[in-house]
Amino acid sequence: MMNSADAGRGWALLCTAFDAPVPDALRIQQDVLIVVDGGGMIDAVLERGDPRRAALEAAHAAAGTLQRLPEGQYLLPGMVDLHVHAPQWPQSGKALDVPLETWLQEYTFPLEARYGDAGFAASVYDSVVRTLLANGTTTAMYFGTIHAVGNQVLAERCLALGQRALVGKVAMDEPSQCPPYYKDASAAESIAETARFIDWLRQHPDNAQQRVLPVITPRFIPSCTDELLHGLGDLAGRTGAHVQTHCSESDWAHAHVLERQGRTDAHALHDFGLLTRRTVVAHANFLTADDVALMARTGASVAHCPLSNFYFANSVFPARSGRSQGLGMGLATDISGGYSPSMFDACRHAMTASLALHEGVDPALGASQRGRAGQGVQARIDHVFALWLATAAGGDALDLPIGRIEPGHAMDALAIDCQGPDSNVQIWPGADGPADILQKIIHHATRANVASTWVQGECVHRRQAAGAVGAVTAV
Ligand SMILES: Nc1nc2[nH]cnc2c(=O)[nH]1
Repeated sequence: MMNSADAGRGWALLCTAFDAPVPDALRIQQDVLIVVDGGGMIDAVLERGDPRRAALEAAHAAAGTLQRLPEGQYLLPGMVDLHVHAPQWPQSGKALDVPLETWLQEYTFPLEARYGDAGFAASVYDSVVRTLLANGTTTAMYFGTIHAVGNQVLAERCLALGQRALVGKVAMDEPSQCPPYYKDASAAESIAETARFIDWLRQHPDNAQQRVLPVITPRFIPSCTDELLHGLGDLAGRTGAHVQTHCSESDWAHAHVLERQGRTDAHALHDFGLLTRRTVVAHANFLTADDVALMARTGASVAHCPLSNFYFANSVFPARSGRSQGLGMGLATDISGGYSPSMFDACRHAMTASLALHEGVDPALGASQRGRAGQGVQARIDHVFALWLATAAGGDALDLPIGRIEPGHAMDALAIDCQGPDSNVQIWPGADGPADILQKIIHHATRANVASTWVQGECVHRRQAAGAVGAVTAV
């Protein structure tokens, strides 16, 4: 338990903090002292009237470990991006004009095949990790590629730059779906390489805190043989490692699995031993009611990818109804099926997608047929639900103590500066109260507003001062 003697270790922060510990409930902790212990965990969040506060504040001030967010800055929990394809970063923002199956074969597999080259991997992975940190993403769940060397580079970049991450060696061996130049040699080899990667990362000398965790990563059922899926399920049981995959994403992917397996993705994954409390399945738009109940029972979660769902998923993930049925979930960018590295953009896309699902979109249909509202079903989510999805829900999905500003959680957080020179967030004194400020942050914040990012109490990103803009010169 904390006492003032702890001021010699750790640090403390004076600030106003926003978080959403549960959906639809905004918590505003105004003018609090956040006490962070030497291990980077939040030890206490003390309000003004708390009798312990004065002594701790004074002790940290005396020790030089007291910080204060400047006027106009607010603390949020760090963003948790539950689904990122790190190797697809070079194609982010292009090649989105074809369906999923064509996009995979024509663009994505040729790009991912290059990550046996450590130099290429280092240049891309350094860029993607830095970009996500600068956008306020403190935890990312990454798909790597099939290559040992590339996956090691990605994990080591996360360790060196301080991002909390989960990194998976992609497993894919089904000859009819994987091109010969980008495919594991065999199911046995793929399972053995996944096991090697888990051991290597868990024992990495720079990973004593286990800030970077290994993930068992069958790409999706269409690209894996049953032998591989069985083997990876066994490995999940033996190692307790996290699992990630794609599930019932599009009409094509959903139908392909139904035809091949004679059961839905979720049931097949469960039968292979791949649906665990530490499983995150991306998309999951076409879950049946039975699938949702199964996932809720196992404690597996969905990575909601609202932007890429518009391109590839033929539908919108019904987050609100999933939540009401006890389905775990979080939010994701799905780079590069989604083009934006910003989880603030993902929040906005999640809200917009929910409006489309709620109201419907086709004006040729009558209001009662157009959307879920016409059937009396609530599908809409707001900015508080979106903040919960992007933070606390992601932490719960990963079974990690992150995503809330409260004791017992890691100090994974970001400072949002509403007064920066390039800010789209505009606060009007006298007109905007704290809840309005948070609403404006969720609707407007960009990378320009992310002043500082902390992971496990350590500052891992500080915004650069705005550089001089090159002047236009006469020629
Ligand atoms: N969005 C998306 N869906 C997939 N299904 C299988 N692989 C992928 C991928 O890389 N991105």
